[in-house]
Amino acid sequence: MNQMNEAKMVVGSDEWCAFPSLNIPAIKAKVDSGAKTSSLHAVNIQSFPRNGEQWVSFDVHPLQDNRKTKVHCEAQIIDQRFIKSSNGDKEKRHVIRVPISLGEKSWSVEVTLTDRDSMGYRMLLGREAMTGRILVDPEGQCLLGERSQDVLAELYKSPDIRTGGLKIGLLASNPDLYSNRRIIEAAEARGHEIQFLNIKNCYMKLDATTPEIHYRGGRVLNDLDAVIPRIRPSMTFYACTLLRQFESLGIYCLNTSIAISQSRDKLRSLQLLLDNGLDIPTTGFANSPLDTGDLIDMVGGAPLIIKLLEGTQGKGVVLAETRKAADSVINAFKSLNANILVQEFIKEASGKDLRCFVIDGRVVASIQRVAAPGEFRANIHQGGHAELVKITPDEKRIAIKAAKAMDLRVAGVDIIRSNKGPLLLEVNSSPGLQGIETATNEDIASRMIMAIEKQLLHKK
Ligand SMILES: Nc1ncnc2c1ncn2[C@@H]1O[C@H](COP(=O)(O)OP(=O)(O)OP(=O)(O)O)[C@@H](O)[C@H]1O
Ligand SMILES: [Mg+2]
Ligand SMILES: [Mg+2]
Repeated sequence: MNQMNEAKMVVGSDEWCAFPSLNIPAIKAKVDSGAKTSSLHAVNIQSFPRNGEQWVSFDVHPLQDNRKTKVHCEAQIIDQRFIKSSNGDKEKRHVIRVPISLGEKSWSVEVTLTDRDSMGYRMLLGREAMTGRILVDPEGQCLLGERSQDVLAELYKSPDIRTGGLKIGLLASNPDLYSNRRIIEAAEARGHEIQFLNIKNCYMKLDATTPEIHYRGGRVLNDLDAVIPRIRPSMTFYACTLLRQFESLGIYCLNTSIAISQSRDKLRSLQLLLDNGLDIPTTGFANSPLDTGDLIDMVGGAPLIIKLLEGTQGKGVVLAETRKAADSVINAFKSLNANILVQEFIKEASGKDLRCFVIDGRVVASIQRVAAPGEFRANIHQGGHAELVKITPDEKRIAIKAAKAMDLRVAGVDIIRSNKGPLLLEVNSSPGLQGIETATNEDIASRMIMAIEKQLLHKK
C-alpha cells in the first residue's frame, strides 16, 4: 500500500495545471475531491460540426480576477452530461477529453465546460482525474510550484498581467474635491497611472463584439486595469451604466454597479440589512397619506424622524417632536409626491453617530460625528464635527457585516448607539475621506489603492 502511495503525486488544495492541447500553459485549479468530474470555466461556448464529429469552441480566462487574458480553444465533444453545480442547479454541459500536465506528469482527463463566471478558481480538479495518481494534502497550496506574475506574463505574452504599475481610472465629477485629490495622490505615490474621468465626459458603444468606452475627444478607455467609482447621488443612474460597461470589458471596479445602485435605494438597503440579521431603528414606509396615523403608531409614536428617500447630507431629515407635527410633515411631503420613510427617533444618541470606513472587509478607521448644539443630525454639512472614537467589537462586526451585505468593497457604514445596542442607519458607497482622514490621521486613500493591488497584482 505504502509503495503504491509513494508513486502518487502529493498535491495541495490548489495547484497550477496546464492543458497543452488547448494552449493553456498555466491555470490554477482548486483540487476538489468532492467533485467527480473536473471542470473548466469557459465563456462563449459554441458547438459546431467538424468532419462528422461534434466540436466545441470556447474562450477561457485562465487567470483569476483577470478577464483580459483570454485563450480561444477548440476540442471534440465526447459527451453531454447533466452536472449538479455547487449551488444545486442542474446544468447540461459539454464534456471534452484533453491531456493535462501537473508537475512532471501528463495524462488525459475528462473536463466539463461551464460558463458560470466564477471569480474564484477557473478550474476544478475532480477525483476522476486524480484516481490512482494523486494524494491530496489539504493543508498545502501549490505544492508542485508557484507561478509568479512575471512567469505568467511571459507564458501568456500578455502585457495585461502587470507586475508594476496599474492603469486606474477615477470615475467622479469634481477633481478638486479633497477625496478625489487624495485618491489621485495615493495612486501616484504607489507607482500607478491614474486618470480623472469625469462621468459626464464618458460615453459608450454597446456592441456584442466590440463594446467600448470613450472619453470626450474620442480617446478609448478600454485598456484600464481598474476603476474607482466616486459617484454623487445625482449621477447614480448614468455612472452605474458606465460602470456596468467597464465591468463587461473585464475592468475591475472597486465598487460594482449593482452594489452602488442598491446602496442608493434607502429602503432596499434597509431591507437587505435586515435580511442579513442587522438591526436598524424601526422604520415605516407607506404610499398613501390615508395611512399616516397608523404609520406613526407603527414606529412608536412621536417624537419620530421623517426622511426624504432622496435626501443627502442630512438635508431631508426632519425630527417631528409631536404627533401633530409628524402628521402635518408627513402629509406635506406626501402632497409634494416626495418619497419618505418614518423612523423611530433614537433620542439617547444625543445627536451623535458613528461612521466606520470599511475597505475589503476591514474597518480601517472610525469616527464619531457630533451634532452642533441644538441639532440632532450629526452630518458635518449640518454643522457637526468629527471626534476620535473607539468602537466596540460588536460595532466593528456590524460595520463589516453591513458592507458585506451590501456587497461593497468600500463603504462608509453609519451606526447609531441606542439603548437597544448599536443600530444601522445607512451604508454609503462613496464615503468622503476628508473628515475621517483629518480626525484619525489614517491614510485611507492608500488603503483603497492597496485593495485594488491586492486584487490585481499580488494575488497568487
Ligand atoms: N432614527 C434616528 N434617530 C436619531 N437620529 C437620527 C436618526 N436617523 C438619522 N439621525 C441623525 O440624522 C443624521 C442624518 O440621517 P441619515 O444619515 O439617515 O440621512 P442623510 O445623512 O441625509 O443621508 P446621507 O448620509 O445618505 O447623505 C444622522 O447622521 C443622525 O445623526
Ligand atoms: Mg448620513
Ligand atoms: Mg447615504
